[in-house]
Amino acid sequence: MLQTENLTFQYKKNETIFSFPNITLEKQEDLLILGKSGIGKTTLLHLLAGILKPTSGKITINNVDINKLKDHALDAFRGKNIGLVFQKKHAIPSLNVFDNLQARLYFSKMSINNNKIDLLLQELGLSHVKNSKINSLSEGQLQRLNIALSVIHNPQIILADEPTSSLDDQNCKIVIALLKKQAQETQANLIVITHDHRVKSSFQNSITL
Ligand SMILES: Nc1ncnc2c1ncn2[C@@H]1O[C@H](COP(=O)(O)OP(=O)(O)OP(=O)(O)O)[C@@H](O)[C@H]1O
Repeated sequence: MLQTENLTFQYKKNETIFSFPNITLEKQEDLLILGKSGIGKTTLLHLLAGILKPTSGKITINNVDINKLKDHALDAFRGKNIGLVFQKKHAIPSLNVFDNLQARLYFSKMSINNNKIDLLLQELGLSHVKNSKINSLSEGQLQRLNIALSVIHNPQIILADEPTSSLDDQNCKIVIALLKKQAQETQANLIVITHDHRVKSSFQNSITL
């Protein structure tokens, strides 16, 4: 469960103060965040992930006030409970696809389950590149690997920033279906930022900033 109250954020003094609507998501509820470019959608996602600290207001995830956690505890909380699907690359370039997923489980202090990794790679159409190095993957394959890396540890909150932006129609469907399936299986909240019209019909709840 996720709740925000009176959240504001300012990057620097004398710059824009972003003020966000309150969000309450019960277990397994999903949310689409819409709004024009520059309005603060990614900023909100970074606040929810604990990457940025709010200027004022409160974020509660599974009854934990995340901004009361010390840095180390927040890192551990994020590693265990949050899956981030961001546009920047997540993967470790010196490892192949499969080993990246093993490393992700290791860093989340989860038991390494090779069958789960294989199943996820299969669902995302990445089985044939499981032994490939990261720099040999296409943009679309990298995007799907980012998603695999974000959900392999069964996070309670999945935060996705434009997860389908570089995907063709078929892979767009696969990715949204996979994110929703993952969220359903683990009763997680799925929060997605998108400009992609193909995605909107898959979500019941949305807010426009
Ligand atoms: N690290 C930063 N320091 C200062 N300003 C920033 C920083 N990151 C973002 N901003 C500014 O904050 C505003 C909101 O950025 P944000 O990325 O949250 O918008 P967005 O709604 O996600 O936009 P888009 O849809 O284009 O990705 C922008 O004007 C941006 O330039």
